[in-house]
Amino acid sequence: MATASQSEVQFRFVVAGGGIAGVTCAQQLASQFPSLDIVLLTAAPMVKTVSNFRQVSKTLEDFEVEEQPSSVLEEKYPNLKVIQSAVTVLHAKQHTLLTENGQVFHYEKLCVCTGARPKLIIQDNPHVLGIRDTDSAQEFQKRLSSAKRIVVVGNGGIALELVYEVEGCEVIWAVKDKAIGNAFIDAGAAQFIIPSLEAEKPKKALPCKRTRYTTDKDTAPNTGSEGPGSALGPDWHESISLRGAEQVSPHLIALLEPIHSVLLLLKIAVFPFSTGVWPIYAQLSNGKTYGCDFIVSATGVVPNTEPFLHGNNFDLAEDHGLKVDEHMQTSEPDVYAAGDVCTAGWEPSAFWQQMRLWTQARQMGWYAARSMAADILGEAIELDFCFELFSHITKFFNYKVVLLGKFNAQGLGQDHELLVRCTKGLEYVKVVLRGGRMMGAILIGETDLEETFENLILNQMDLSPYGQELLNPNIDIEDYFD
Ligand SMILES: Cc1cc2nc3c(=O)[nH]c(=O)nc-3n(C[C@H](O)[C@H](O)[C@H](O)COP(=O)(O)OP(=O)(O)OC[C@H]3O[C@@H](n4cnc5c(N)ncnc54)[C@H](O)[C@@H]3O)c2cc1C
Ligand SMILES: NC(=O)C1=CN([C@@H]2O[C@H](COP(=O)(O)OP(=O)(O)OC[C@H]3O[C@@H](n4cnc5c(N)ncnc54)[C@H](OP(=O)(O)O)[C@@H]3O)[C@@H](O)[C@H]2O)C=CC1
Repeated sequence: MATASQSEVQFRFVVAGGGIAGVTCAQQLASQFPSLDIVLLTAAPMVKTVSNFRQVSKTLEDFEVEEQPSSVLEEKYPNLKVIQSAVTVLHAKQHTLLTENGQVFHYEKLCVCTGARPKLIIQDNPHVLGIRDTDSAQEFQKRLSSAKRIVVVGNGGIALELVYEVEGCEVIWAVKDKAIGNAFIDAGAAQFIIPSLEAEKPKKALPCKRTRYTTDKDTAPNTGSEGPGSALGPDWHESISLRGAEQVSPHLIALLEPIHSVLLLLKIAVFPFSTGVWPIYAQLSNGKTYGCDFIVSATGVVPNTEPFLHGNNFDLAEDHGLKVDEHMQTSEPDVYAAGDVCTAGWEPSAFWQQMRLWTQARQMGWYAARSMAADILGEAIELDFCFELFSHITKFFNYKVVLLGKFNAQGLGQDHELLVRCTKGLEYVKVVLRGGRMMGAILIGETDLEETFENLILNQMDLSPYGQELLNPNIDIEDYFD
């Protein structure tokens, strides 16, 4: 590091954002260049670290995530300096960044990993909440504890988790699609998991290979002003109580809750000022108006790009993400981006699509660091293998869910056929085929099929001779294709 002036410091590598993408990128750079100082600028006092990483199969990953004070990272990587101060301005041409505390950083290579924030249906309304980081989850928990009815809008990951996890409170679930969970599963899978909403929840979670999330907020240094934190992730709700105000005796709770209603939503109009007994009312396209304590807007995310745009020339994607090429490079020289803030702008493999997920944030952060290093060292680098096949392991309604490739026949139009095997309450297996070759799959329950199906998608074997037998439960498909 060389000091250029009293308040301007110079680094070869600067990473902005202390979530999974930024931390992974900074760690990789710090390991690869032990003699260089790497700086990680972040808005929040806590950073996200990956631990116990395990490559389950060629593309499926398993790891734990911890939210920790930045000092933990600095102890592990002596050449990594974490500075808690949000980036406020970027001058890409001059290769300089300005942070909230007035410091100017000159970089040779920058990686922007500033994540995303909830895309709320209504901005700046105290009764419309988004859930993103530890603080917003705690605010949600606090408000829920005295709530009798909430409206959840959206049909993706957060909504799927909330309608299942919330207890002691009536939940009106407003979706604009014909089936629940459209961002992750199909209508058949939705039918399969819906009975779990009414069923009594198991006391103990089903065993499931997936990412664990822990937070250690109590150990965070108290720095006063806290910027936006990193996104929550798997199991974020397990460490907090998601119980509403109806704290009655257990058998009464069973009778009262959860009265989950799924409504088709084409339009939502919210009356910002209460005229009745509820603080807010949501008018849905079924013509009915529902009063509630608050609305959770679980309606996707918007990339956090603002501090970087003014005065620069970034190509932005339709979803407002920083467009990156196959080296995670943006349209501004020497500026890379990874994780939720970016949008993949390269021609993707036939079995991969971007979804703003924890696993992709880690993969992109790691690969961006590799690309930055390759550029400095004058080496060639090819798109990493992890971008060959989309794979995601998660849990919905307490079922293990594995999504592979074009699991919802994304982009295949009519040119595909589906094979489905379903055993009520046990498993749901759907395979997407095109021209007899596997393009994607949804596996719900303990199917143990993920590795075999991953191979069948990657090797594009002609499966037409097997027809329906492919999903015959009496055939040990794993042995068959190994
Ligand atoms: C409730 C919830 C549940 C989820 N569950 C899952 C799941 O089960 N599985 C899964 O794969 N994914 C899940 N996700 C998605 C996953 O958490 C995100 O895709 C992932 O964490 C994105 O990582 P990131 O590093 O790109 O961004 P973030 O984690 O958002 O980190 C961004 C970082 O940038 C910092 N920052 C912001 N602005 C600035 C600035 N101007 N200057 C400096 N720093 C800045 C922030 O402080 C933060 O540290 C979930 C998300 C939510 C909200
Ligand atoms: N287990 C997991 O893997 C989890 C992952 N996540 C991730 O966290 C992030 C945030 O989650 P979430 O907010 O649920 O986002 P998602 O992108 O998962 O889902 C957003 C949902 O909201 C719908 N929607 C968007 N705009 C509106 C609107 N105006 N009115 C009604 N519905 C609307 C979308 O429908 P349409 O697509 O038709 O626009 C979609 O169904 C995502 O990146 C998600 O992938 C979150 C929780 C769990």
